[in-house]
Amino acid sequence: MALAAAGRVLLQAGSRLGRREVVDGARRFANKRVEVEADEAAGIAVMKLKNPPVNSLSLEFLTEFLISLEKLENNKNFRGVILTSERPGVFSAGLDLMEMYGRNPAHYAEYWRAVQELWLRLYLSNMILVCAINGTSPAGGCLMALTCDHRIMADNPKYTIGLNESQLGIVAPFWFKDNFVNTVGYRTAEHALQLGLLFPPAEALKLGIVDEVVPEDQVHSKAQSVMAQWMAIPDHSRQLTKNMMRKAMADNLIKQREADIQNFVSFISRDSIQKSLHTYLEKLKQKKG
Ligand SMILES: CCCCCCCCCC/C=C/CC(=O)SCCNC(=O)CCNC(=O)[C@H](O)C(C)(C)COP(=O)(O)OP(=O)(O)OC[C@H]1O[C@@H](n2cnc3c(N)ncnc32)[C@H](O)[C@@H]1OP(=O)(O)O
Repeated sequence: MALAAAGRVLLQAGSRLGRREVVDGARRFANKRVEVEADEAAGIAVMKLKNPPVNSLSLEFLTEFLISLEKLENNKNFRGVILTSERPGVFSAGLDLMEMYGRNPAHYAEYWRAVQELWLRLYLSNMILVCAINGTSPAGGCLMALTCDHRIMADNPKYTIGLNESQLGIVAPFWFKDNFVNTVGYRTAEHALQLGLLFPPAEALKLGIVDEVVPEDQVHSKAQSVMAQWMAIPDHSRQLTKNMMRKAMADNLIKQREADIQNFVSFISRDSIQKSLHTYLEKLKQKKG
């Protein structure tokens, strides 16, 4: 119920944005920040993140992404989604720092609800989610990948993935942490989260953050072949199994969703946290100069 209500709010927000859908022969639809190549006959869609320059998860991006995902969820012909970046090199730079810096509490609350919604929708999706990680994927970008059923990363040592929040002076919330612990195990998570480590593909593979590392030009073909394997499993048994594995963790967030929003708002509003974000943003700018 809570999920459905939040979804409606996002859909309303989406229509307020007034984006015109572009339909190309019923096989492709796009809003400004997400491109969907939908092969209805095959039951597979490729969702490309397209929020330049670095696919940060801004409120507008989250809204558009959730609307696109809901369209696919509502069409029973779609059984699988491949998530990838339209801009190879960066899968996603994670949460948009500008949504968490210098805004007011109401904005922080609205933003955090949308971040929660993204995680819940992806984590509990009945569809098969395969992540084709064709670039760097820190923090919220890594979290998106962690919600998927299978992760394939491009073998480029320049790319990294992980939860680096502590390096920014912020803390990965409990549900980021739980998702990570369930993927890599407690000790690895404890170590990596405290240090805010980002891992190149080979290390990410060793730790189980990703399931496969393949040459960069094969990420998409690999994602398609993995998808074909998963599609061969009957939906009902796969979905019931997925739900059995994931429901408890998602319920844990659902039951304390409002408290989690309040925690986020009071944490992110602190002067000391705003100062840390300011310093980090300055560092990102200086890197350029
Ligand atoms: C106990 C209490 C518990 C309370 C719970 C509270 C919990 C709070 C937790 C909040 C969780 C946050 C999770 C996150 O996702 S935080 C975001 C983490 N992301 C990063 O650290 C990535 C930062 N970016 C980079 O490292 C690089 O940009 C890149 C992704 C490696 C790409 O490098 P590239 O050289 O291609 O590009 P630039 O660095 O030049 O960036 C281009 C412009 O984009 C801006 N940028 C980059 N990342 C972000 C971002 N995440 N949000 C907003 N904007 C971003 C960058 O500043 C450049 O802008 P400019 O052109 O205007 O200078």
